[in-house]
Amino acid sequence: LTGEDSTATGKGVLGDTKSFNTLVISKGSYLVDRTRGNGIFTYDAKNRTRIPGTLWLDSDNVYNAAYDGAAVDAHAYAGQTYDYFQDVHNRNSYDGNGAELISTVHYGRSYNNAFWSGSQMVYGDGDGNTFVPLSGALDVIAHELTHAVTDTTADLIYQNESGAINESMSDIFGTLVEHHFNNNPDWQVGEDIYTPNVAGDALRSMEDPTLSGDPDHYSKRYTGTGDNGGVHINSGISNKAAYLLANGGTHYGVSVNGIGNDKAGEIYYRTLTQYLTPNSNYSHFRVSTIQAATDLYGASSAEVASVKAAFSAVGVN
Ligand SMILES: CCC(=O)Oc1c(C)cccc1C(=O)O
Ligand SMILES: [Zn+2]
Repeated sequence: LTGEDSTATGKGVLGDTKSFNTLVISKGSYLVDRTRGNGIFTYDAKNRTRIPGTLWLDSDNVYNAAYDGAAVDAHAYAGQTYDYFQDVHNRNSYDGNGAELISTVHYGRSYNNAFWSGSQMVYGDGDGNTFVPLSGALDVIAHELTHAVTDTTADLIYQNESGAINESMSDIFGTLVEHHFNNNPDWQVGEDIYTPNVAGDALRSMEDPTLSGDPDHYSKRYTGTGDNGGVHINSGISNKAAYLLANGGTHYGVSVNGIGNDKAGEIYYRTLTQYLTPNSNYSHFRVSTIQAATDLYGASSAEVASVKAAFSAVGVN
């Protein structure tokens, strides 16, 4: 690719204007950001299901059309998520080695999903009722990119308890990235792109997983075979613990002193990248998180005490 690095502005899925990096050539500009790692590249699937599809080319370097919104957000939010891992955790892209960030938008028809394919991010447009285009939420994009971080570190097997921890790590860092950029931060997941006609709901709640029918205590874990053994269900147990660790609270009679987002993020990042392994279960997750907190803050620290209390509060002892 030869061209000139530039910036453009455009409207995202929710109509908000933002700027991002592009590559200008004679006939327009590509959604290519060469300022981060080995580059961020955003593609158009044109509502088919071949990925990555066509590298996004805009003829006038203005990205305000309705069709452009999903691409604007996928590109800009991938850049923000890159910046979070680089600036906060000194990790250069998801593999620590500047790996290209590839995103495809307009995947399929009315496709109510987003996923990490194993090598790239993929976003559907939603059906307009359950979801609007799924790249429209920063916590969703950071969730997907965290799957890539997990796959290149702990590589947690995507089923049963290791899969629930995999999912929770994506919800945790999705939320921490949303707070880092102060993007209407909360402890819900996907709220900005979920059910546009229903106010106040979310795909999942970390603050209260039972709002989306998910367990907030290990004794209530799902033991069936659906959802790969409940990876998006039993993630609620860890999500609740993370909410308590950062914010504090009393849950089933156990009190947790909150330690804040930044320290919680340091502890979960070290746990994910240094201690968890493909087969880690919730018991190993507790031990690993205590060890990570001990490394960072000391065995008799308030942070270690809060980690122990947070896991105990959700029944992981
Ligand atoms: C918060 C993002 C999220 O959960 O994306 C998914 C959706 C919307 C459907 C199926 C799987 C996923 C996923 O990435 O786990
Ligand atoms: Zn996920």
